[in-house]
Amino acid sequence: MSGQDHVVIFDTTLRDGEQSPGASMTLEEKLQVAEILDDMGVDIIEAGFPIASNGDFEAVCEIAKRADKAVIAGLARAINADIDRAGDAVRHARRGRIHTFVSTSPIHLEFQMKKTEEEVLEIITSTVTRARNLIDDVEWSAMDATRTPIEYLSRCVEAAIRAGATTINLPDTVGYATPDEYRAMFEAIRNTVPDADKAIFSVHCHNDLGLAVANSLAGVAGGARQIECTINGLGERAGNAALEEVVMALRTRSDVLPYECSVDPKFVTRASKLVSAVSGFPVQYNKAIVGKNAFAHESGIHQDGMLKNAETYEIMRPEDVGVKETSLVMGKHSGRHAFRQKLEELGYEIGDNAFEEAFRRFKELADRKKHIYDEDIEALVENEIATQGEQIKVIALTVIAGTGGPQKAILTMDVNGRHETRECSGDGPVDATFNAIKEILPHEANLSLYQVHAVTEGTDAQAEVSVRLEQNGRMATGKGADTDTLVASARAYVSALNRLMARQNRPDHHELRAV
Ligand SMILES: CC(=O)SCCNC(=O)CCNC(=O)[C@H](O)C(C)(C)COP(=O)(O)OP(=O)(O)OC[C@H]1O[C@@H](n2cnc3c(N)ncnc32)[C@H](O)[C@@H]1OP(=O)(O)O
Ligand SMILES: CC(C)C(=O)C(=O)O
Repeated sequence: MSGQDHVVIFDTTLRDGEQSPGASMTLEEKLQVAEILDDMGVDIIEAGFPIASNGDFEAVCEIAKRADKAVIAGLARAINADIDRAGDAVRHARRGRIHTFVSTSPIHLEFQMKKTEEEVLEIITSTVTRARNLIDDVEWSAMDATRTPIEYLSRCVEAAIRAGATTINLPDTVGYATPDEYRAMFEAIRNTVPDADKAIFSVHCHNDLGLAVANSLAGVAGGARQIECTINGLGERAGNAALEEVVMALRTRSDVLPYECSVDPKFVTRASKLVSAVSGFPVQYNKAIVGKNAFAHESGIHQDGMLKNAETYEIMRPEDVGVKETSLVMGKHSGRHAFRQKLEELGYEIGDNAFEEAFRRFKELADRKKHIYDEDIEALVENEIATQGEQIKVIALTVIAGTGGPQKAILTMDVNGRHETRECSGDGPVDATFNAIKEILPHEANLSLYQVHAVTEGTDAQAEVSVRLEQNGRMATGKGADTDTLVASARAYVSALNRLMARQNRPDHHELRAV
């Protein structure tokens, strides 16, 4: 222990998280989630709302039986039957908790509960007492606390503590509070309620305004020492405070947040993937800590910084949250430093001119293609290496294709420094393209192989085309890669032709020359 104040992490993925429309989980799935929560060191797992259904009751019982370390909590309204059912479920745990709640705000009292303030105060006393008669660990929550007048909220908290509540949760049920307000609420309650120090105060924040984590930390600054949160921020409406964000904020900014918690953050990425899989809720790419892009860098300036010192652009180490490594994603914003590093990783050593040309073509490709994979770069560099020093090059190609016919190709090539353009038709766009090459560079070689394969997946994948030409017993194969199959085809053909010419231009062969 660090000597810093301990903040209890209370995970409610299996209760509030499961309340997200469409996120309900099977018993087996809940057991898997509970297992990882227990392994990662979450202090309390709210395993469900036992009165809600037999399935929920069973899940809470089963999780209670299996949990090794965590306290297992079951939720209950301020209704005797709910409390008894929750008590029945959590009694299977090594350490169980009944979490009972009632509304306190004027709007909830008038419309939802249809009760007066005095009636609710009596309900708090009787239900908390009932729960305490079943179990020692009782949490009481004031639903909609942040829209409750502070004087009345104090009376409610006082009643709950007097009846034996050991944890007092003051939720921002509708995600309405700002951090300053939320902190002030805790300070006010803790300063005015007699025996406030007999209970642990807890935050439970919803993310309707995107403030759930900020509010949770503000509540801790106001004296709360339990944070209720969920993996991936799953939860009712816009969700709850995300556990992984809370834990990493405490850890990364311990200079200004002097608290410790017992969660091992190395588990959060695995937990996030599991919860995403079982809930069917994908994690947004830019989600803090566990999003696909949380440790990925695409822009050249950042990649350059990362290569020089990771702390230039990363405040956490990916391995601390169970991510293998930072990824430098190659894309249109990447620069030469990252491109050179990528080539090294892929095992290429190329000269400065070839590097510049490969980098130019990479940028060109990245302008056209959303994702640049290693295979794309390999195809591009292989092509660059293979075509180095070639005398004949494809400069531009326009093809008119489709059902209307005839298919036409307008091709410009550089032939020994001279630009030549021809327009040809053909039996399909590839034929038209090859005919244009033949017009610019008449030759007798036969096409003996034409093969296309996609370098990667997706409709914007690069096509890699192989062309083999044969003339007078000599053979040459050329390759071309491009997101446009016809451009790749022209490049492959021209590359094969260059090679055939090189072979035939040796002293004993004069059949084929650039004219
Ligand atoms: C902020 C939160 O996340 S609170 C938790 C929300 N989670 C859920 O509701 C999920 C599980 N819920 C359920 O399965 C069902 O709502 C049940 C089983 C709990 C109750 O079902 P039903 O008895 O059919 O009631 P229904 O859900 O339609 O209405 C809720 C009732 O509970 C009352 N109620 C709501 N909160 C509380 C409370 N904390 N204490 C006492 N009564 C409450 C409402 O006033 C309403 O009572 P009424 O029937 O007298 O008008
Ligand atoms: C039951 C309580 C804690 C709740 O989920 C809320 O107020 O959001």
